[in-house]
Parts: sequence; structure tokens; C-alpha cells
Amino acid sequence: MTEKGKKKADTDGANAADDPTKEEELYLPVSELAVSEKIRNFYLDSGIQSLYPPQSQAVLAGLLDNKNVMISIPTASGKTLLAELAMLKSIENGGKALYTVPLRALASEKFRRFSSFSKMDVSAGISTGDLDSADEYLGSNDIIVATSEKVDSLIRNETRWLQHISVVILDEVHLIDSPDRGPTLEIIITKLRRINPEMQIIALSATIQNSGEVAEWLNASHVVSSWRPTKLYEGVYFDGVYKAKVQKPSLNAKNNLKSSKYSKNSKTSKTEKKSVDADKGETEIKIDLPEDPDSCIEKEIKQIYIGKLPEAAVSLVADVISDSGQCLVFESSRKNAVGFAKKAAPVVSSLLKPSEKDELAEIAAGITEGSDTDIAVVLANCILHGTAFHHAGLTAEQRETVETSFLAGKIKMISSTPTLAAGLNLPARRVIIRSWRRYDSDSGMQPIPVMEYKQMAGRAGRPHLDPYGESVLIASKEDDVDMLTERFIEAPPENIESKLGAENMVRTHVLSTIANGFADTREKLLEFFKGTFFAHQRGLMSTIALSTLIDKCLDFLIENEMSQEKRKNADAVSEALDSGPASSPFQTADKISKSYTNFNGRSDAVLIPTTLGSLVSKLYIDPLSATTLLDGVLKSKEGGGDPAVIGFLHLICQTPDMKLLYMRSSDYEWVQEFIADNIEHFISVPETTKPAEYEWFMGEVKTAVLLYRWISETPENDISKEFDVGEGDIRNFSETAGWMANAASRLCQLCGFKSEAAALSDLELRLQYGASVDLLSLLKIRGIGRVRARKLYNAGFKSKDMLKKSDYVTVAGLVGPKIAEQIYKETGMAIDPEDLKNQKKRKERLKSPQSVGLSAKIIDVDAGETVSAPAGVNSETNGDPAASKPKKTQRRFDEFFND
Ligand SMILES: Nc1ncnc2c1ncn2[C@@H]1O[C@H](COP(=O)(O)OP(=O)(O)OP(=O)(O)O)[C@@H](O)[C@H]1O
Repeated sequence: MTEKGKKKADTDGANAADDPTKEEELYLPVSELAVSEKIRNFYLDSGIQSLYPPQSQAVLAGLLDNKNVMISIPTASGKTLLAELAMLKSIENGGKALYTVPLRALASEKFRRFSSFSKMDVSAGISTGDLDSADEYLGSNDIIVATSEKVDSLIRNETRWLQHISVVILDEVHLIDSPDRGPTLEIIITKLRRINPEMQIIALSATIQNSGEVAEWLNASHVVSSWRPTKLYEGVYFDGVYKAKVQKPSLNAKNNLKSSKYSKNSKTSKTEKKSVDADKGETEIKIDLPEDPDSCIEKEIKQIYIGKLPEAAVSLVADVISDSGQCLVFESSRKNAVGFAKKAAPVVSSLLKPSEKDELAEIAAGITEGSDTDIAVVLANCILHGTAFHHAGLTAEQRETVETSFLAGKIKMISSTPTLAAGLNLPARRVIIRSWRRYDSDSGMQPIPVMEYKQMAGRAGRPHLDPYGESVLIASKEDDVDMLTERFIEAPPENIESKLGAENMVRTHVLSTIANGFADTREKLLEFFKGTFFAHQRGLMSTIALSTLIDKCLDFLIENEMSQEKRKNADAVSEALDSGPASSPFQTADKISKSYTNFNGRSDAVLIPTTLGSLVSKLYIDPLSATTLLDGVLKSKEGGGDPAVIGFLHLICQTPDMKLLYMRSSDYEWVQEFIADNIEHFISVPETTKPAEYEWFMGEVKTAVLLYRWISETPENDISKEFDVGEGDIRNFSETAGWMANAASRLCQLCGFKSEAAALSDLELRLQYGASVDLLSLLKIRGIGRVRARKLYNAGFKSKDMLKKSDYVTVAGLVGPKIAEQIYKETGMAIDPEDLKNQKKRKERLKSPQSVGLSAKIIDVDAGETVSAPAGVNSETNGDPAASKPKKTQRRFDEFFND
């Protein structure tokens, strides 16, 4: 650190961040940062000369001095850079960093970024393995990226390198508010703080109302700012007019940027003019209002007249794309997201250049190469026209293609469900929030939360690319304009609230807390939970709620033999110490406290995890799932054993860890019939006289049938149509079911139920690959997949061993050269060089001048069987680039806009 920089950090510390008069510190030069020259040069070389004002604040608040900092600043204002600086500084001091994210896709994005740190000799790893593995091999990395669920499982599996973490980054910490993910996030923070009391915590969040409360909980300096690198206009569109306001940068809510040595944009132009498209009759008026004396936020208003197409949102999309911008449209449902991408496609297509169309055709071809489902074809068709949709029903690969093609500027518009708002960094010039209401099963259509609106709106304005961003709410009547402005644009975001009070959440975390030795008495359990945000936020009230919940959960765990309660006496204490997970790195010497006090009137006893309890904790399943699975297997054994696959699948669907498909009115008849036909295969069937239970049972059966179709090799497209789900949903269902099958198998092993353990282990593999049992031997070859495995099997190659008798050309003809090479490598066979030469020649022929271009790309895939078609397809295109579309895509193209 330079002397000057050091002095500032020492003397000013966190207080400087609260002092708006110290403007010269607002744009801290990178060259003066208290990090090594190597790190400074890395950023200087990438064009970052100085820190943005909120970033400077964070540094002054102790980011580089091992202090905890809670940073609540808008999207794209440079949070990741702050996380990087804190991590690099800590690593420089001999530490190790853990970067936690809410989504796997985000983990990959961050991992890609941190991999570029190899230039500074800093290594990065990503922990995406199964939720029951310790991933010890990652310990050699300086930075490890993981989702919060994965971190929770690493703690449960007592991963050793966790003890060496010197800085943890909590990305999107406002997700503490999420009922699904929030409790786990709170618990991992609480546990990590116990494991490494000296660890620095950097919490990153979008602007939320009560970030101060989170900062207090984390004992962190608080940096809050509405400063953005690009201006964000927030407004409402009605009847051809978009009226918007922009809020000028505000630091710590009260700071006002004045001109200074480092401030670059202290004044914004008052009379900027946008180019006017005469055809559309577009004009722009901007009026600067005087400073608002209360908030010190300057307001600027603009009004744009947008050419009216029959659909307002399409006009807004066309307007921004014709001005070289890109657009994100948020919808309330998947159906609407797909519908709007289709609706906007012809208009967007008319604005594309021929070269852009060619690029899009290649991307579309990639989509149809990867999947044969109807939805993939619709997506490919949209992409050909420059639009796309994005929702959880798409596969991870499809979503990634849409995201990267949008980031590269090729796809011009994405219409998406709100999941994208909380996800990747996908900024656009204009964000349109087409549906500001969403359906709620309890209360019907309801306005979305302000925080969600702000997250969506905040995606507008790409730093370094767009001069400004615009968010647009669409009013359907004039009266709605003011209402929408007040309800969303001018409203503060809601407070975030802990969701840890739910019994199922507490149950699973009580078990893991005992299993890892974080607490061994009821009192210590309560003490542990007092370290959570739930307890911090609720204060004294939480003690009553928590002690009642903990008692209830402990009763369940003791009754189901996952924990034992031993009364205090010398034997019990030594027994507890002996029988606990002695190798746990997290247990401290004071594991068994000398003084036991009564807890809630219960006995002063030691809590010990049983072997079953420890296993359930490591398997990362709800303890209730474990009892459901074990009870089911026991019941099936009592009934003679050997249940059919559908029986096991239904058992898995009975666990609380599985999400279920909804019953539609058209489902009742066939599900009832299916139950009647297979009644003897179900391990338990509720009585029809209990309608609520029976209704639930039918949902479980419906989900089990989907899984059954998947493992019976029913094509994905057929499953999609039958159950009205996307390919991504099929993968999610089968992945969770596979995880439960694995857990069930391990539980059976523990209980000595060998044949059930083996059957469930086979089922896990089948769920993983979506294939019948006869393919299992082949499916163990990496990257082979169920379709290729079936081709090999049908050609007589029924196992790895039988493949050893094959010749390369035949195998390559069946599965394509790449996979054939992989098979040969894995089975230890050598490829005859002559065979390889012939194969290459064949490939070259396919790349002949007639085959070049899109059609070659589509046809020349690695699945050998399709390679015979290029000439026919190419002759169809007749050299016309517009006709260079995938055959399949074109075939279904006519139907595309008609439904
Ligand atoms: N001080 C800076 N000077 C110039 N560019 C910067 C600076 N800080 C960050 N950036 C750039 O701004 C862009 C957005 O930064 P970043 O991704 O860190 O924002 P973010 O707040 O993490 O966004 P999000 O909320 O979407 O995750 C990146 O391209 C980054 O390189």
C-alpha cells in the first residue's frame, strides 16, 4: 500500500465512507490501492484506472483491511470488482477465498472470470460436485466458487479446507428473504463465522431497504449507494408516450457528488438530444428539475413519443433495436415469455442486417442440434429472427446459448420470466416490464414486489456500451400511469425478512448442527440459532419461537433415531465424546460443556448424533425424507419385498425434497386409471375416503409416471407434451429423484438391506441417464448419453467388453467420431491409424464447398448417422443465405407464427 493510501485507511476507516464532504476520495485511483503492484497492474491493464464512488467508499470502509463490509449498491455498479479486490488482498496475505452464489449458472460465470487471475498466479476452482461429497481436491485453489447449498453440504461433510478460508463473499445476500434459499444462506454464514471467527465477510446486495440490519448482523461497515455508472431512466409507457425520470447518483443516500479532483461526472448535460426518427414522429423533451432538498437527488424527466405498432411492447422493442440497442422484456409466465418472443420476431427480424441473420442462423442450428423438442424448434425459430425467450423450462445449455448470444449482441431481445432478473449479468439498453402483476394461488393476480421491480429495472444500461438505460412499465389505461409511478418507481424497496422460522428448515439444520458438533445440548443449539439473521431481526421474540421449534425438531430426530439424548453424568459425557464424529474438524475442546442448564423445562442432557443422523446430514436430505424412504423400504420388505420400479419412484416422490407436478383437470382420469392398473406396485396408498391425502397421492403418482417415462427412454419431446413441461424441468425432476435414489440406497446399505440398496443404486443411474437397465453398462462410458448407448446396444454392442471386439469405423458410424474416440480411450483400445485416416477423409468430404455454411454445421454433427444427408439439404438452399436454415427448423417454420 502506498503511504498516502495507508494513511487514509488507517485514519479514516469506515467513517470516511459516511462523510460526504471527502469528495477527493470518491474516485480512488487504482494505482493507489493498498494491494500489490501485480494486482494493480492487472486492473490498470484491463482499463480500470480508478474506482467508482461506491467502490471507493467500500475501500475506505475497510475492504482491504480485513474488515467486514456490507455493500448495497445497484446492478452493474461494480460489486464483483470489490469482491475481487478483497479476495486478492486476502490471498496476497496467505489466505484463501470462498465466493458463494445463489445459482449454479452464476457460479460458472464467476469461475470463468476468476480463472483469468492465473495471470497473477491466483488459482480458482468451482465446487459443483454432488451434494454429498467433500470436494477436498479443491483445497489447493486460492479461490473456490460454490452455491450456498454446496457450501452447506461441504460443511456437513467436514471439508478440511473450509477452516482455511480467510474471506467469504456472499453474493446476492438479499436472497436471505427467499423462502427456498434464505434459511440455508443464513445457516452457512452462521457456521462459517463459527469455524473461522477471524474470517472477513464481504456481503453484496442489490439496493434493499434494510441492508443496515444485515450489516449490523454481520458486524460490518455499511456501504449503501444509488450511484450507477450509467444513467437509469425509470418510466411508464402509455398510448405512444414514454415518460421517465432519472435519479442522479446518491451516495449513502445523502451524498451529493460535487466536482473534485477525482469526480468525473459531477454534472450531467441538461439538454442532451436523442436522434429523431422522422418516420416515427419521435421527439424527446428533457427538463431538469431543481435539486430535491430532502433527498439531495436531482431529478431529470424525459418524454419520448414512440411509433405505435398494434402492440405497445413490440413498438418499444422495435424503437430501441432500430437505435442499435438491445432489449429485455420481463413476463409473468413462461407461456407469455414464449408468446412475446414469437410476437416480436417478425418486427425484430425486419431490423436485422444480412450478416446478423447469418450469425443467428448458426446459433439456431446449435439449438436444434442439441435438442429435438418442439420448444427447442420454437426457440431456434425465434433466434433466427433475433429474439429469444428464457425460462426454467429450458435446459442449462439452451439458457447459456441465449445468454451468451445476447451478451455478444447477436440476439437483440430476450423475453424472460423473472428468474433472469436475479440471475446473470445481462444488461440491456431498455428493460420492459410487461407484466407488473403475477398470479398467486392464494390471492389471485398481485403486484410484484418493489424489490423485484428494481432488480428488473436495474438491468437497463450496459456499462461501457450504452449511454443510458431505460426501464419501462406499460400502463393499459391513463389512470395507471400515476399509480405505476408511485407504486414502483417512487416506492422504496421492501425490507428483507428472514425465512428461517419454517419447521422443515429448522429440522434439517438442527440435525446438521448436532451432527457437525456445533452444539451438543439444547441450550447450545439455541445459542447457535441466536447467531442467525432470524434471531438478530426478531430480537427477544425469536427466542420463544426458536426454542419451541428446536424442541419439536429434536423430538422428531430422537424419535426417528437420528439423535440421542443422554442424561448428564460422567459416563454419558465420555460416551458422547467417543461416539460423536470424532474426526470432525469443527469440534472444539469445549464440545461437551461442563455446566448444563435446563432448556425449556427439558432434561439437562447431551445430544449425540447417531450413525443414521450423521449419514442423513451428510446426504443433504430433509430428515423427514430419510424416515419416509426407510419406512417405505421396511414396509415393502414386510409385504414380501422386491417392489417394482414405479413403487420406488412413487416412494421417492413422497419425500418432501421432491417437487411435484400439479394435477390438471385433464389428469384425473388417466392418473386414476394408472393407479388402478398398478395398485399392487405402490408401497402405500391412502384411502379414497381421505380426499386431501388422495389428491396429494395423485400428484405424487403423476410425477412418478414422468420419471418412469424418462427412464423408459421415452423421447423428451413426448414427455414434454404429455406433462406440459420443458426439457429443463425433466432434467430437474430426474436430477432430484436421482439424488433421492442415491440417498435411499445409502440408507439401505447402512441398515443392511442389500438387495434394495443395489436396486436403488441402479435406479439412480437410470434417473441420471434416462435409460433402461440394459444400457447401464454402456452408460458408464463418459459422454455417451442414452440415445447413442441405445444405438450401440441395438447394433449388438451391449457392454463395454463387447465394444472391445468392435472396429472403429463401425462405432464412429454409429455414434460419431468424437464419442468413438472417447470410447476407445476409456476401454483402452487402440485406433487403427488407417481407420482414423478414412474417417477424416469422410469428414473432409462433408466440408466440401457445397456443404459449407449453416447446413454443413447442422448436418455435420458428431452423431454418425445423420452425416449422409448434406447434399440434399444443400441443394434445397440453392445458395440463398436466407434459405440456409436448419431443415427441421424450416419444416416447422410455417406453423411458427400461427398459434
Ligand atoms: N471502477 C471501474 N471502472 C471501470 N469499469 C468498471 C469499474 N468497476 C467495474 N467496472 C466494470 O463495470 C461492469 C459491471 O461491473 P460488475 O459486474 O462488477 O457489477 P456488479 O455490481 O457486480 O453487477 P451485478 O449487480 O449485475 O452483478 C464490468 O464490466 C466491470 O468490469
